[in-house]
Amino acid sequence: MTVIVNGYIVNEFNEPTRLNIRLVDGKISEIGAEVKPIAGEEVIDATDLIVAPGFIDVHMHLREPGFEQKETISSGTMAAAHGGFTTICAMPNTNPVPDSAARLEALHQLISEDSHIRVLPYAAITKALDANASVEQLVDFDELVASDIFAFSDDGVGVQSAGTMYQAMAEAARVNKAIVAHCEDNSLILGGSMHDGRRAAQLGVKGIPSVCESVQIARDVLLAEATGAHYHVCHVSTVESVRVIRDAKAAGIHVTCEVCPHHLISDENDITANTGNWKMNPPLRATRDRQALITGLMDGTIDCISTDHAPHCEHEKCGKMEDSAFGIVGSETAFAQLYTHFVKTKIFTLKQLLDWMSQAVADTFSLPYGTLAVGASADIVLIDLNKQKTIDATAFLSLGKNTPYTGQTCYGWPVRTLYNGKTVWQEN
Ligand SMILES: NC(=O)N[C@@H](CC(=O)O)C(=O)O
Ligand SMILES: [Zn+2]
Ligand SMILES: [Zn+2]
Repeated sequence: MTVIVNGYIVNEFNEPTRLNIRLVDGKISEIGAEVKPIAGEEVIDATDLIVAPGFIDVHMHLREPGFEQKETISSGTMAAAHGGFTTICAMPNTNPVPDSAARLEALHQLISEDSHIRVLPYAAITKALDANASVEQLVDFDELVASDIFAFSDDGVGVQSAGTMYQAMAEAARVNKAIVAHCEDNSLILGGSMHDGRRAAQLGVKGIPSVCESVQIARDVLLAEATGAHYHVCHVSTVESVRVIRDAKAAGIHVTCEVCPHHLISDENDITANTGNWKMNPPLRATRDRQALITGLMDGTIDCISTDHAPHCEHEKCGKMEDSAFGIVGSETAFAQLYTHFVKTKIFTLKQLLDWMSQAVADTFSLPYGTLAVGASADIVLIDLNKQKTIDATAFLSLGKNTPYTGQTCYGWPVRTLYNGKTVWQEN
């Protein structure tokens, strides 16, 4: 048994309330000011700390199997725990791709051996993540849904054919799982490495227009309407995408979406130079796009926050954007960056930010996590809102050091993460 004492829980009115929490057998058993330590019990002193539900990240790249030089299940889940996450969903762009029951079984085995927190794997939509897949190349939805998967995604590539996506959504609706879509029309990438805007013009880098993302979302919300599928959009980045999703929600279509920290805190104007660590997909877009993402989150068009933690090796990110891989790491800095940019500045409340990283994620996908309710899994993060630290990629637990944010000073750092009632990471 463990009891967490003297910490502050942020209630529904955004008021920090001092409450103690008892954890028994990996679950929250009691919560309240009257809960007092019992002789022999482990006592965690959370004086001056916020006690919050462990964060949930529905968009993380663990890279194993196949790309263990970039990240492993062990290193990636330690990085997530360092960032306060206790549940993460692993994207399927690995080698092999999890596109059959046998591969899912092998993946679950690796996860059970190596992960430090809860890992819910995605299954692919198309065999071998083939952007140009025909209907015949869709995975076997019945077989995979029996393999304990989180949802279906081809993250890394967009499903190019409307017919293939239509059939995929019909199948996903039938087996009652979400389609989680990376939206990118390959005929609109135009060889670009960053957003097609003023900064790309200044740097002389080819641009990816916003319609590359938004036209596919517009197509897909209509397919979701036609099939009744739960359609979730990955890493929304443009003002038009937000508008299409807002309209689709108003029309009663079951569409949800996520936004990543980097698209909320940065835009093309923050790109200091043509260097690989500023390259990610979708790219940092214009200021008006970033503002639309903030508005969309606040008005409920955007449901939750995910990191799209995408580790790469140094040699894949050290050149110019044109020569580098897409993607940046994010698990270890997400909360502190968002807290510093949006809560300290009073744009978001602390309660909103915590929710968008836990309860709202759980609600979007009907997961039983992300709450401090009695009976819930004891997944908890302790956060020191006053702790000030400068981002230093060399201190990351992730094997990926590819962040453009080294040197930024942030407040609000997780100091201890408990998963199933056990401490999995602690600031020393
Ligand atoms: N976001 C990225 O820029 N890269 C991701 C793929 C993806 O999320 O689309 C990756 O796997 O590296
Ligand atoms: Zn993606
Ligand atoms: Zn991704």
